[in-house]
Amino acid sequence: MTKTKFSLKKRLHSFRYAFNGLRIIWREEHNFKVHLLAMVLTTALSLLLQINAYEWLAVILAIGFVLVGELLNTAMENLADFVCAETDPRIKRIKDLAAAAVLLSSITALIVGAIIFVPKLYTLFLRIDLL
Ligand SMILES: Nc1ncnc2c1ncn2[C@@H]1O[C@H](COP(=O)(O)OP(=O)(O)OP(=O)(O)O)[C@@H](O)[C@H]1O
Repeated sequence: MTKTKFSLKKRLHSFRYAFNGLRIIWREEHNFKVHLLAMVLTTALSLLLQINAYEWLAVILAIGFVLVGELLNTAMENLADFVCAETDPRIKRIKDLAAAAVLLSSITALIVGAIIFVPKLYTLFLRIDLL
């Protein structure tokens, strides 16, 4: 690997490219918007139920995990479409594997959410005599 001099300008450009990636996924991926909505609702519920610092850590990591999964899946789909515009079973495998990654990250986030929120919601509903 060739060594290049550190350049603050280049580092700042990297940020610009990364924000461009966020702009692309926001504009083009409906799934990303659904996940962002889930993130807003989860944050609102977390504030409402006053979860503790460790629970916040778990919630933030779970949300980040899903959003990063969605971004990598989209990058993979774009790359697959660029490499092969035709229908091909190998592209199907790649896209299905990437989609499985998003599914697993979402299931993980759901389990984290259930562990944190279900007991608190149960207690809350008991207190206001709904159960
Ligand atoms: N070029 C291809 N060759 C074979 N199968 C494909 C190809 N493109 C897509 N598929 C199959 O169709 C499925 C859906 O593909 P698509 O690119 O529409 O992904 P998607 O997950 O529905 O998109 P999005 O994430 O944008 O909602 C893939 O998971 C794959 O099984």
